[in-house]
Amino acid sequence: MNSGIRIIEIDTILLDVPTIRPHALSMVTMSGQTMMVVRLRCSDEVSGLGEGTTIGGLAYGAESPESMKLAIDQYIAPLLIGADATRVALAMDKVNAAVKGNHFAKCAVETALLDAQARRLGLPLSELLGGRRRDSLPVAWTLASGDTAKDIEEAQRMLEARRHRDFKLKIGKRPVDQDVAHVAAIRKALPDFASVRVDVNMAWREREAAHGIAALADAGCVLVEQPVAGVEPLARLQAKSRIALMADEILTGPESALAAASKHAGDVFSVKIEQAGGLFAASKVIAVAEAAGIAVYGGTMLEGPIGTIAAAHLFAGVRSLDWGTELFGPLLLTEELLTEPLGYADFELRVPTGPGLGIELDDAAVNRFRRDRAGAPASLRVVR
Ligand SMILES: O=C(O)C[C@H]1C=CC(=O)O1
Ligand SMILES: [Mn+2]
Repeated sequence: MNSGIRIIEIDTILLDVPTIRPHALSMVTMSGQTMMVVRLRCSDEVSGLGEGTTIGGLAYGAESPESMKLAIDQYIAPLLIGADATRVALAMDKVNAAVKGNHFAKCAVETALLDAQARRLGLPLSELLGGRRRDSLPVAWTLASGDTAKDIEEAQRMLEARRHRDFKLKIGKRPVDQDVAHVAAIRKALPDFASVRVDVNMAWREREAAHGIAALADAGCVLVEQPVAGVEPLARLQAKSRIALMADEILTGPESALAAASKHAGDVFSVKIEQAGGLFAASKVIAVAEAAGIAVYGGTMLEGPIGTIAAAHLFAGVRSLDWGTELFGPLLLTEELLTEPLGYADFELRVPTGPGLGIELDDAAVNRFRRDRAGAPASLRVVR
C-alpha cells in the first residue's frame, strides 16, 4: 500500500565550524569541523535532518564532506524525489541498488528519512530502531591537544565538571616509547575511577604494536583501538594481549564485521553509524558483535549534533554497552548549532525524548556557518 506521502526536496549544505582547540590524530590535526547537513522535506510538510561528517577532509576515509554533498545532490536525491517517504527501508534499497559505497552520504540521507518518519509517527527515533534500554549514555572524551601537560589539565577540568571520566588518547604519530610515556604520565595524574584508553588509528606495524600494547598495559591503559590495519594482524595481537583491543576502521558494515568477528579481531567493536553505511547497517554490525560475544562501543566520526544524536538513539537500545560511548563531537565545536543544547551532565549524554531525533537546528547559527554564505572567506574552500 502506498502512503501517498512523497519526498519532495533534499537540500544539502556544508557548515564549517572551528574546534575549541587543535585536535591532533596520527593522520591529521583538525582545527575545524565541516558538517554536511541534509534537510529533507516531504509532501505532508514533515521534514527530517541528517548529517555526514568525517575527520580532516580525506585524511580518515574515502569520503569528504564535499564528496558526500555531490553524491547526494547529483545521484541520491534524484532517485528519491517522488518516492514514498514512509518506506525508509525501500527508499534506501533503491539508493543501494544504484549507488555503490558512499556510506557516509547514505547514512546522512537515511538519518533524515528516519527523523522525518519518526516525527510523523510522533515517536523518538530510538523507538523506530527497536526501543530504548536507557535514557542516557556514558560519554568518553578524547585528549588530543598534542601536549601531555595540557591534556592532563583538560582531563582534570572534565573530571571536576563531572562531564567525562573515560579518556581516549590519540597516539601513533610519535615513536612508540614517547607515546607510551605520554599515556603513562596522564594515567598517573588521574584518579583511579578515571579510565585511560588509546586510539592509534592504524599507525603501527604489527611488531611495534605488540611491544606498544604490552607497554601500554603496564602503564595502566585498559583499551587499545585499532593499533594496526587489517583483520588478521589485529586478531593475532588480540590473541596475545592482556588488555582489550578495539576494532574501528576495519568495520565498514555488516560484512566486514562478520569477517572481523569470525577471526576475533578485537574484544570490542567501535560501531559508527556513518562508517557502517547508516543506522540500519550499524544495527547489523551490533548484531554481529553480540552474536560473536564481542563488546559494543558507541563510536563517533566527530559528528556535530545531528549525527551524534542519531547515533545516540541507536546506542540507547543496545543490550550492553560495557565500554560506553564517545559521543562528544558537538562539545569539540566552538558554536552551538541547536535551538536547545544537548544534555551532557554527570558523565553522560541524555538521549532526547521528543519526536524523531528530538532536536532542532538554530537557523541563525546555520546561516552564520554555512560555506555558501555571502562573504565567506575563500580559504573555506580548502578542505581542513
Ligand atoms: O575513532 C576515531 O578514529 C575518530 C575519532 C573518535 C574520537 C576522536 O577523537 O576521533
Ligand atoms: Mn578510532
